[in-house]
Amino acid sequence: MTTLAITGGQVLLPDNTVTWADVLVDQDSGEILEVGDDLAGGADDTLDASDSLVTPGFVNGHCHVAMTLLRGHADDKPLDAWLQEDIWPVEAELTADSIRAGTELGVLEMIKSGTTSFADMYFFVPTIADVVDKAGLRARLGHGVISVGKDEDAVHEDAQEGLEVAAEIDGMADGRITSAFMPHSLTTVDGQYLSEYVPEARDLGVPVHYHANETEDEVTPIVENHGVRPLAYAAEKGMLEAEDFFAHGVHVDESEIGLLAEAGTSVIHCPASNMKLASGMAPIQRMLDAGVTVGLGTDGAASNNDLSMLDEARDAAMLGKLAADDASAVPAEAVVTMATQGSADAIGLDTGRIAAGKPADLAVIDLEQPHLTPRHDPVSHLAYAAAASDVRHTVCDGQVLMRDREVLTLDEDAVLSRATEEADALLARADD
Ligand SMILES: CSC[C@H]1O[C@@H](n2cnc3c(O)ncnc32)[C@H](O)[C@@H]1O
Ligand SMILES: [Zn+2]
Repeated sequence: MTTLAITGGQVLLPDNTVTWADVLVDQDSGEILEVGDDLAGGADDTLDASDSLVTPGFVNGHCHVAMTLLRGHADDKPLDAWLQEDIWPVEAELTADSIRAGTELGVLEMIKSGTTSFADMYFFVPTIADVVDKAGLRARLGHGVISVGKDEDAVHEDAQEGLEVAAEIDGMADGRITSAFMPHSLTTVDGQYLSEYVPEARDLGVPVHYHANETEDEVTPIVENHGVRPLAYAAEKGMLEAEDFFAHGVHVDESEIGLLAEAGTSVIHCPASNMKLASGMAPIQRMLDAGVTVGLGTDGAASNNDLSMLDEARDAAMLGKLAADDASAVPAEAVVTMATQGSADAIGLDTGRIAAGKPADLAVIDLEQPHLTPRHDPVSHLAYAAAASDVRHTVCDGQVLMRDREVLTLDEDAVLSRATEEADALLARADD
């Protein structure tokens, strides 16, 4: 057995208490062996965690990772105009090379900000899977299916690709990659296709992931055309199972929160994207009170504009208080839970908790910083004050992906220059 000991730090436990302990990892199985005192002796490798907090690796529950190429391309517009005028015309010019470069850039940013797993909906998914495999991360990936603007044959082809890709990549990278069927949203995929293909996803045994209740403009047509609110419509289409998860859930009423709690379907809250696109404020405290599983996601880098889960946690706490008009709503513990266990549970991973037998997906945060001094409450610091650049080490599946801020699985300079080159070429093609 090859072991790794993370030593001398404080450790964030699943109940959000913090204890001084070492963490011993079996690098062959990728699991945590023990959390306890003096575990360094005899370990094959060590990571220093003195003056640091060992946390579960963050779990980004909803992303479009290759959209890093579009970061800063189209800011300051609402969702519909942003997608139709700026994003979709450029995405029509994406190639496998641009996806590879954008994904490398995104996963580099994730590793540097302590994220060890994510869920992603996009195009050229086998290429994304290959990058995730090489970078050493864990991910649930799917091909985004859209029917608007397509003829019937093209939609069937798109949905088939969604199913085939899900079957092809599930279990890749020694199980670090899993999949889902990912219809884009309840308004951009016509109901006839949802009725046809969601049961096929069930037969395949993969969850369904989609965008829902993001803007008021998305709710109205569903109510007008189907006579029910979007999540009742999702239930009719078989998309509200316990393993399913959707992004946003901004405009949900009490009846829909009740449906979610009953069904066990999870919501991925994306506060930065919701603020930037002025989509609205999700009633997160009400969902938590009802027992809904809530995770956190960054959404793509073009609507955020970064992939830091520490930023997202802070945004979630701030926006949650404003939405509830209550400073005690969505407290520090809640957003730390959402960024770790909540997202992991939502996207169907066994990560997000530091305990013996759990996957060794970890981040080590340097607390020896002016903005993290004094250390009254490490959980408060995680939620409100820590930044991506405070992450010292990142470990996924027992492997060290970043040691003392040096990423070991990617060539950082090469990734930045390839991404710049591919982003410029992509925008030039779209301009032609
Ligand atoms: C079909 S692949 C995914 C698709 O989703 C687009 N997208 C990015 N951010 C959002 C968002 O907040 N709501 C809806 N759709 C979004 C992305 O650009 C891809 O086209
Ligand atoms: Zn999205």
